[in-house]
Amino acid sequence: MPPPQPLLGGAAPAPARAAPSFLHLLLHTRHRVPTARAAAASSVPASHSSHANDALLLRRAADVADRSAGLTSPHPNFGCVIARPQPNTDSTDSWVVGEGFLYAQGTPCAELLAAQEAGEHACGSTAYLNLEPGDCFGDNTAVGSLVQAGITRVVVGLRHPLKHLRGKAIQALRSEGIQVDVVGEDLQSKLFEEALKSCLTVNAPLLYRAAFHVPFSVLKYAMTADGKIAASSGHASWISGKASRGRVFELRGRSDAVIVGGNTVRFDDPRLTARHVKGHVPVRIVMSQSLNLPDEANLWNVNDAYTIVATQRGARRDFQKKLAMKGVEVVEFDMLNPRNVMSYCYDRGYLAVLWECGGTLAASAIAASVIHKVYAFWAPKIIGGLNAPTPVGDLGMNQMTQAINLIDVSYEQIDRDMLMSGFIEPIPDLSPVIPSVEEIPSVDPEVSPYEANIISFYKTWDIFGAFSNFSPHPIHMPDENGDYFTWPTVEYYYQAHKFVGVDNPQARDIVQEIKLAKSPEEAARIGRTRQKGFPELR
Ligand SMILES: NC(=O)C1=CN([C@@H]2O[C@H](COP(=O)(O)OP(=O)(O)OC[C@H]3O[C@@H](n4cnc5c(N)ncnc54)[C@H](OP(=O)(O)O)[C@@H]3O)[C@@H](O)[C@H]2O)C=CC1
Ligand SMILES: Nc1c(N[C@@H]2O[C@H](COP(=O)(O)O)[C@@H](O)[C@H]2O)[nH]c(=O)[nH]c1=O
Repeated sequence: MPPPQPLLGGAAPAPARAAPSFLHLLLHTRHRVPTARAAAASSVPASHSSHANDALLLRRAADVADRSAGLTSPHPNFGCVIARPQPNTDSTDSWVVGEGFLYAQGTPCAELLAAQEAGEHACGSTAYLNLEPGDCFGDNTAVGSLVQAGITRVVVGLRHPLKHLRGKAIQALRSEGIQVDVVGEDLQSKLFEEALKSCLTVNAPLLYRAAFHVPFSVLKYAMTADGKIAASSGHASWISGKASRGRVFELRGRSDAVIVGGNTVRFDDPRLTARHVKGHVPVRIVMSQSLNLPDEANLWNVNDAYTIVATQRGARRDFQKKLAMKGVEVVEFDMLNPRNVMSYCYDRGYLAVLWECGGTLAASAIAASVIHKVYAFWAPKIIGGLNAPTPVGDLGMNQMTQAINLIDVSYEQIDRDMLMSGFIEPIPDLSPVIPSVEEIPSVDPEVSPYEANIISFYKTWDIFGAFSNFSPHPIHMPDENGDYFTWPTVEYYYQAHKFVGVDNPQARDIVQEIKLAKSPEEAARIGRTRQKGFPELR
């Protein structure tokens, strides 16, 4: 166990912005009526420094949770920080004795990892959680780990966004005699604004998906100092520097899919992989109405990553067949547009989508209101060119007063480039998905926060379908030989394991068949039909 690290004390810096933000909207709609618990808590005023300390540690839990981004999808990003007062001092600053984040689906939860790292120091300490734990495996490990470790207080940033889990872990902890303070309910102070914002941001894709039934969409582009994304010829490599492009790999690694338009394929022949970073590789999606795409392209190499071409129904069927022969999935739409493609991505269970298209498709996506956040890399270069492409094509606006505002803007220098990121206004009010206890009946009359309702998410297009076995998220789990294998979805793993350990040579062949199935639905079909031939499996 490493020696405890000192945590920098003092109040968190005041937020450097004036406009009402994402967070303000949330706070103002979410906590209109103070809860009974909050009223009781506020009668015993906590000191400014203890609030500042809590806020700082909660923010740290969100930062720790961020390390699981791209690895846990479609599960939330969870982080846990365990801290206690510094020994033998009067200081109000805390010592961090353990930290953990959910590394991937099926691995030990953040709370268990943090408690293990803290060891005996966990006893009597406070645990900071960016999000109320869920209970994916029905074994209550998160709550159990904190209880067993002797944690006496838990600070929670957000209640769980999913109805059937909301409030469950909080109640379980309280019933074990642990003091649980939920930000905005038991802890109300301006000092928590930045911490709560971090907790929201680290799970923005899940919150958006649960609230609006669309994947969280980010538009990213690299432009010159004179606002061009390519030369007039269409040549664009490279505008931003190496370090910025490394950040793009990171953004890809956090996304379930990366989208480009037909022209970007024709001009750039991109790969759209998350190179240089380990972990999740997103699906590549090309939107092309004409399907007038090259016969050979990097995106058609599906050994790098899976590729889907979204096109207009009936477009170049001969070319569709060629793509299918290469392993590229072609999906026909009656009306190919960003909104329909986003509904489709939602149905496939995607949480986060990165748009890396040119200005033509970017304008369509913005006009269709499917973009939620923008990442603009700005490089100190001038290329000129009256017709050189710009990041966003025509939006039909002719007055600057019509401009779309970015809010909650951040600026970061990356080597010689500048990265500006911000949310597109209006930021939706997320309160319906994360209401406080008193608000729950008005949002969802049939659900009490302390009663688990059974929810159904069999297919990826069902509500909460991102959690289904069919959701296109691979898992790394043992195969029939006990070797770790990447199963394309949980359904593959589940069906194959019906036959693992069955004393019949045919069973091994069926496992191979399931591994090679083209879709989770096919894996399910094979598993269900073939099990009928095995009396012991019926
Ligand atoms: N610096 C940067 O960050 C980037 C630069 N670029 C550069 O941008 C240039 C290409 O820009 P651009 O032409 O805008 O490319 P896009 O990526 O926006 O591609 C436009 C194409 O998308 C397809 N599309 C499908 N549905 C729609 C829809 N509803 N609305 C609009 N388009 C749709 C069409 O393909 P089809 O014609 O096949 O039917 C259309 O021609 C290149 O020079 C490239 O190098 C591109 C990406 C990022
Ligand atoms: N030119 C340009 C970008 N262009 C984007 O990156 C894609 C190429 O990705 P890949 O083939 O994986 O390297 C390209 O098609 C376009 O979407 N991105 C940037 O960060 N900086 C740049 O200067």
